[in-house]
Amino acid sequence: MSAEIIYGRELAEDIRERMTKEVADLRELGVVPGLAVVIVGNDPASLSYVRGKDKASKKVGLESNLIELPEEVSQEELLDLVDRLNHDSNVHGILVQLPLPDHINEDEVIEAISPSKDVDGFHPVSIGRMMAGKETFLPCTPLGILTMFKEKEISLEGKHVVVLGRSRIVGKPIGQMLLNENATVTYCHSRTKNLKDFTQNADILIVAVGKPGFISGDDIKDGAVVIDVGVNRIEDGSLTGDVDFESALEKASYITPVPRGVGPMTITMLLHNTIQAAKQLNQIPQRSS
Ligand SMILES: NC(=O)C1=CN([C@@H]2O[C@H](COP(=O)(O)OP(=O)(O)OC[C@H]3O[C@@H](n4cnc5c(N)ncnc54)[C@H](OP(=O)(O)O)[C@@H]3O)[C@@H](O)[C@H]2O)C=CC1
Ligand SMILES: Nc1nc(=O)c2c([nH]1)NC[C@@H]1CN(c3ccc(C(=O)N[C@@H](CCC(=O)O)C(=O)O)cc3)C=[N+]21
Repeated sequence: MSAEIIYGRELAEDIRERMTKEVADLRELGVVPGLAVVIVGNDPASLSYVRGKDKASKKVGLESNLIELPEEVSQEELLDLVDRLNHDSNVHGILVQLPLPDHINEDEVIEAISPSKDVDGFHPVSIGRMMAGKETFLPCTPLGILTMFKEKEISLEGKHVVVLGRSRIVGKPIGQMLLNENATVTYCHSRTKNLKDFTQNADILIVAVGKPGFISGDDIKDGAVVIDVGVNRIEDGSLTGDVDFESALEKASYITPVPRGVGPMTITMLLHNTIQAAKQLNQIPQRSS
């Protein structure tokens, strides 16, 4: 068997095309959805991601403001900036790129963001609402994965989902969101023993570890759905996921590639959340689609 490849990038392009029209309609009403992306320091990978977000935002007609701060910025300065963005009526979404330098208290910065502008869905209020299954901003990578499942009509109810990784950005929220969809969820992490026993029993395997080739065909069950979240730059300068694509392709029923898989969906969901935030802050009714 050879898996069907889920090209997130193609789905992302379709969704962004619809968004472009929606943003044009909002602009007619005098509402220009605005996103502020804050990056501290000059890590090349992080800079490349935030530039990708900035470019994609502008392409669908959002007003995107990329704020680059030096590595040495103080906690106070960063909190002051967040406060200014919270009060700026042209800004509807605020994203502070993670990780932040060691001298910055990441939790304090995230908690300073107004929940009404929390387009990353990392604020404790957003997380609490997500856990309760209430409407809220959902974290972009998990929301992108969920959107791929819906598009491919991959059913989640009663499925055994195994999540590798428990980060704030990916692992923890995707597990909770799939639990909300009635999946049976197992979390694995660096202290998990006998990892293969879990991965080989997964109907759906979500890999967000950050290690190239961490999972191969031997680790998965025949017909499993494999979602590769990892984005790793290797020596030759190319990008690769956490899954050995060729061997997994032979056993899986569906698989996402890297690049052009989950990554472009993440960015698209950020744009989606920003448009929703702009509508909510301007009391414009939500569309059903
Ligand atoms: N495509 C996209 O849109 C996105 C891609 N990414 C990519 O996803 C990958 C993961 O990033 P992120 O979610 O931020 O995770 P982190 O890098 O913050 O954490 C990695 C997770 O993997 C776990 N882990 C590490 N080693 C092992 C092991 N040997 N066995 C089992 N689990 C292990 C860690 O466990 P422990 O908690 O015990 O340390 C941790 O929970 C990266 O490659 C990143 O670039 C990230 C965000 C979005
Ligand atoms: N507050 C915060 N929110 C985030 O959402 C966040 C973050 N911090 N820190 C870092 C991670 C990483 N992340 C990616 C998003 C898109 C791609 C992406 O689009 N990747 C393309 C390739 C891009 C390229 O070619 O460089 C792809 O996979 O096809 C990758 C990684 C978001 N993150």
